[in-house]
Amino acid sequence: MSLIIENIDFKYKTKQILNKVCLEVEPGNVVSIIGPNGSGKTTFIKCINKILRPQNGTIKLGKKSLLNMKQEEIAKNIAYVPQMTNDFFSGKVMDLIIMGRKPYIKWNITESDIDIVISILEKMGIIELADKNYSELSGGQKQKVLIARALAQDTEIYLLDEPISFLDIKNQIEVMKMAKNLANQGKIVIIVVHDLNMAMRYSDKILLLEKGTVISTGKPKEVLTEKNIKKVYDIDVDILNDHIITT
Ligand SMILES: Nc1ncnc2c1ncn2[C@@H]1O[C@H](COP(=O)(O)OP(=O)(O)OP(=O)(O)O)[C@@H](O)[C@H]1O
Repeated sequence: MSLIIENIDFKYKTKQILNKVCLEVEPGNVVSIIGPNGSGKTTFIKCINKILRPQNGTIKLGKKSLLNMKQEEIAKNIAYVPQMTNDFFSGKVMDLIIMGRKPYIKWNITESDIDIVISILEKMGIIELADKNYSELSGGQKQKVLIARALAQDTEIYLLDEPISFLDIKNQIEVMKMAKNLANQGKIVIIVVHDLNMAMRYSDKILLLEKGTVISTGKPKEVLTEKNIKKVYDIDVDILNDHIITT
């Protein structure tokens, strides 16, 4: 199912944050949302998930209006990894990830739910964290656990808000490859990233925001130009063999 977002406006009280933001994503694509701090990336992701309700605009998942869906239906279609903030969960990692299965659990957690979670933890190389307290993990471990919870949700769309910000370089690459892998299975993955080189390398499409307005959207090479980077970030760069080098 394609995701078609048209003319999203969002304001907090009187402060306009997003202005007519549009984005079209086909299944099988990784889209990176980039832009300076405060440009509206998280706000946009939260609108896609209906955590925030835009004042104007439409979001369509296939033929259905996402803004008319109930949260339970949205949770079956969209998994969301929030930007890491303060600890919000004091239980065990296993219990947190099982929560990702919530849209599917009718009465009780089944063996199959537990098997799904264990297999995700094994694939992500974090099975040893299952019995640990979430609040006692490192930032990077927490980030991987939140991604595992999203995978447990088994949805068509994944919204990842800065999923690699606390990860070492090996884990950063693993998460970006995992995003690509999900896309190869026909999913839609939308990622907020600050690392422009990661965005260049792993995205099929990039949306560049500045002050809530789309400056450019398209293939990585079309969006990440020296001119656009200068305009939005006010830095000089050279782009050599698809690598952005600050000068
Ligand atoms: N709850 C809120 N109430 C009022 N203003 C808010 C609220 N949350 C965010 N904002 C404002 O909305 C603007 C966009 O914030 P947002 O978090 O979407 O930006 P961002 O691009 O994700 O930033 P960053 O890269 O720093 O994470 C900022 O000016 C921010 O101060």
